[in-house]
Amino acid sequence: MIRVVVSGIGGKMGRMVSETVLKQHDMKLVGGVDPAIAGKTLGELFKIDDSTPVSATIEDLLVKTQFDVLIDFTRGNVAPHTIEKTLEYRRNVVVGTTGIDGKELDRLGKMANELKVGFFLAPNFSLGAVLMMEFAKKAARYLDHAEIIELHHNQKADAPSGTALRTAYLMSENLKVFNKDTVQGEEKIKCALGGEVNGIRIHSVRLPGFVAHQEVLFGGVGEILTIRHDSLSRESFMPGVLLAIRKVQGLNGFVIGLENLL
Ligand SMILES: NC(=O)C1=CN([C@@H]2O[C@H](COP(=O)(O)OP(=O)(O)OC[C@H]3O[C@@H](n4cnc5c(N)ncnc54)[C@H](OP(=O)(O)O)[C@@H]3O)[C@@H](O)[C@H]2O)C=CC1
Ligand SMILES: O=C(O)C1=N[C@H](C(=O)O)C[C@H](O)C1
Repeated sequence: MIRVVVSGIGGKMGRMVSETVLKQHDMKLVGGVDPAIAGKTLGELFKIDDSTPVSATIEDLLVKTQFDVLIDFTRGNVAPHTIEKTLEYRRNVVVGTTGIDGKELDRLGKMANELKVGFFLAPNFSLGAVLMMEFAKKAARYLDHAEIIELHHNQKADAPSGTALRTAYLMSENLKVFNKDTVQGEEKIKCALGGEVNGIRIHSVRLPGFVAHQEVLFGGVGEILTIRHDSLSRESFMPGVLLAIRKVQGLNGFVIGLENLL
C-alpha cells in the first residue's frame, strides 16, 4: 500500500488528486497540508470516515505522519520549501506545481540525487499535452519560425504556463534560436508581441471558461503547422499523477517530464 499525502489539499488539483487516490486499491490517503483549511479533517473534506486533520505546515505533517509519497500542487513560491523538507526526511516527492524558480529546481534536483530519494516533476501530467510537446520538439527540427499561445482559467497564479516554458525548452533542444529573421514591428502596446524564450514568442490568455489549452504555431513558406492540445477537465491530469505516484519510489533521484516515465 502506498501511503500518500497531498500539499495544497484544499486547492483545485489537490482535492481532485486526493479523491482519485482514495479510489485506488494500492494507495491510501494519510494526510495533507494547506494552511487556510488546517484542522479540518480528511473526513470532512472527502465525506469519508477519517478524523486525520489537515496540517498547517509541512513541518507539522512530517513529524505527525508516516507516508511514502508527497504530492505537491501549490504555488511556485511555496513548493521549494515543501520539497526540501520532504527530501530531508528521505520521502519521495511528486510535483505538479509550476512557476518554480529554475535555480531552485536545479538545487533541489541535486539534493534528491545526492540523497538518492525519488523526486519527480511534470509541468503537465496529461498524456495529450506530453505528446503535443514531443510533436513540437520534432517539428522544431524542420521549421524555425514558431510562437506559442497558451490559454488558461483566470485563477492561474503564473504566466506563462509551465507547459509553455517546457515546450519552448524542448523545442530549443532541436534548434537554438527561432524567428531569427523576423522583422518585428513597433509594439504600440507593451508586450503585444508576447514574451520570448530563445526567440519563441509566448502569449498567455487568462479567461473564465478555459481549463488548460495550448497551440504551438510553426510558420513556413506558404504554410502554417498548428499543434493544439486541450485539457477540457482536470481529470486529464489524473492518470499521469497516478503513474508518477506508483513509479517515484523507484527513481533514486530527480526526473522531470512525464515522457520519462512512460
Ligand atoms: N503539472 C500539471 O499537470 C498541473 C499543474 N498545475 C499547477 O499546480 C499548481 C496548483 O494549481 P491549482 O490547484 O489550480 O491551484 P489552487 O490555487 O486551486 O491550489 C493551490 C492550493 O495550495 C494552497 N497553499 C498555499 N500555500 C500553501 C502552503 N504553504 N502549503 C500547502 N498548501 C498551500 C492554496 O491555499 P490558498 O488558496 O489558501 O492560498 C490552495 O489551496 C499550480 O502551480 C498549477 O500551475 C495545475 C494543473 C495541472
Ligand atoms: O494552472 C493550471 O491550471 C495548469 N498548470 C500547468 C501549467 O502551468 O502548465 C499545467 C496545465 O497547463 C494546467
